[in-house]
Amino acid sequence: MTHLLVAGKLHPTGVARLEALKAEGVTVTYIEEINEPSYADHIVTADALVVRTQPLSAATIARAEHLKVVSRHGVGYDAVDVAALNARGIPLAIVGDVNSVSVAEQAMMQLLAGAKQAIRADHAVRDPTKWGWRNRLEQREISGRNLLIIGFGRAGQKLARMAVGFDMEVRAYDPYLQSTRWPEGPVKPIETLDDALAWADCLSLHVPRGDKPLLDAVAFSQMKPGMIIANTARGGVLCETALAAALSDGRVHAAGLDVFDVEPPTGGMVLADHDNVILSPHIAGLTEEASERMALSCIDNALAVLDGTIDPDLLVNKDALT
Ligand SMILES: NC(=O)C1=CN([C@@H]2O[C@H](COP(=O)(O)OP(=O)(O)OC[C@H]3O[C@@H](n4cnc5c(N)ncnc54)[C@H](O)[C@@H]3O)[C@@H](O)[C@H]2O)C=CC1
Ligand SMILES: O=C(O)C(=O)COP(=O)(O)O
Repeated sequence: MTHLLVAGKLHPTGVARLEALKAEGVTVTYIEEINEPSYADHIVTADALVVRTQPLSAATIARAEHLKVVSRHGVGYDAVDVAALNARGIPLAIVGDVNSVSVAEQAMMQLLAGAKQAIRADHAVRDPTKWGWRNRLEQREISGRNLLIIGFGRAGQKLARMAVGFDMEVRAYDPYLQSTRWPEGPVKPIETLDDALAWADCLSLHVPRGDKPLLDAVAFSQMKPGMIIANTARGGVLCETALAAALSDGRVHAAGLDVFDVEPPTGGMVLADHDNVILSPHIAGLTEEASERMALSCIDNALAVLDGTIDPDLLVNKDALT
């Protein structure tokens, strides 16, 4: 009998799907509040594992003797030890294009909040002594400004369409997107990150997390003064310390961050004191609509790998299937 282990909270529609699977004879273990040790016991007998963004280490994978598929509730998989899965020939599935609209909307909100100084404006009403800030907020229009999208995949392309609608000038930096797959439309590529940073008034990050920050102290020094930054990608994509310094010296006018180097961020988070930064707890992809789609998709993908009907484009490590 198939054992499906779901490690992390799902939308109620996904939970209902799990109940239906149980009725069909699938053994389902659903662990809502997850930390790695608590599910490690169940993983020993699991055939399929659904994970949120918690780490999935080589040590845990080694205990999963029967594991035939890992299915991500989401698209980023930096927390999964893919090399350990590859060594065992275990496919890793992602949900594909089901949360990118939500992410792009969150990025658009961050850019607008930065331009309009939303947090300071909010403070200026909640604290009556600050009402006079209304004449000093340095808020701006985004219309006509240059928006650089770093990473022109699902979310980056959705944001581009929204930003064009706001009359922004949009260009994208994505050296890994083949020119034959570059989408038709007004958004042209910028070949180097140096040129891109010198051109942009605003930027939004939509890349996977790499080994080191793409936006480090050098990158911040290449930006025009007054930059607005949106990050819904992953915390490690930008250096938080360098961002804090750039906010203090005015090179960066405002920022929006949904993701952090360490999650949850520690009490001493360097950005906590900046009221020109809008923060959210890694929720860009967690709207009601996207949560429902992700819950169904990650369950479907796990089962589709087991019965051999998975769309190969949803596999991070296609070779694992062969
Ligand atoms: N905050 C949240 O709730 C969510 C965060 N994410 C994050 O956003 C990232 C992007 O998501 P999608 O657009 O769906 O992924 P995607 O895979 O469709 O697009 C990523 C793009 O980044 C490009 N890229 C990779 N490395 C790059 C680099 N060093 N410089 C420039 N471009 C680079 C790739 O060629 C690709 O076109 C995910 O990897 C994930 O980490 C995704 C969904 C929800
Ligand atoms: O899609 C992603 O990469 C996300 O960050 C969302 O993942 P989660 O819903 O937390 O498993």
